[in-house]
Amino acid sequence: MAGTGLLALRTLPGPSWVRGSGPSVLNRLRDAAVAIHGFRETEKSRWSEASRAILQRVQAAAFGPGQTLLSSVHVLDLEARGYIKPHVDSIKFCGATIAGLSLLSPSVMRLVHTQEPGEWLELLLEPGSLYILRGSARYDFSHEILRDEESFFGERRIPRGRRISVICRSLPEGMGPGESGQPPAAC
Ligand SMILES: O=C(O)CCC(=O)C(=O)O
Ligand SMILES: [Fe+2]
Repeated sequence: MAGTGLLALRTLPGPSWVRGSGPSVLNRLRDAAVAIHGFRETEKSRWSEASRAILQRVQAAAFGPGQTLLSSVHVLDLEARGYIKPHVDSIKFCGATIAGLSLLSPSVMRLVHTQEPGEWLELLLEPGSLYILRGSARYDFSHEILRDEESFFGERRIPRGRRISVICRSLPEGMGPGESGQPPAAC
């Protein structure tokens, strides 16, 4: 995403941040009660024009023309000591594609096959990079962001600082955009 003017990714006033350690109120996006440590997060649907241009590039790169996106974009701010434990995003609330733009600190995302734990891979998420989870990576592998003490990419130490991710998700098949904002009563 070089040359996209990422510094322009500024948000307009909107919903307030949810801050915490442990399960998040945005956990409807993830299966199980996923522990995230040292974070704040929010969902945003209003962006500046410059930010919208960046998000449109992300969406053009990651999503097919037939895919509808969740109406809000998820912004997750992990402090230097923050981390995300392994999980698979909820199939009830999130469709076939998850695309995340990483900002500020580099980090390592580990994917582990949910049935074959010996099958795993790690992604080095450089600031300004975009990862796309779809197909088997989306459904058959858990993903996590390693804590600073475990943050290695192969032999290479990747010291963790504050990291912000901007995550776009498609809607589950058959769910209309109007239904995307509210979790069903069961959740
Ligand atoms: O920060 C990221 O890039 C991933 C966040 C994540 O896995 C989630 O919110 O479910
Ligand atoms: Fe996730």
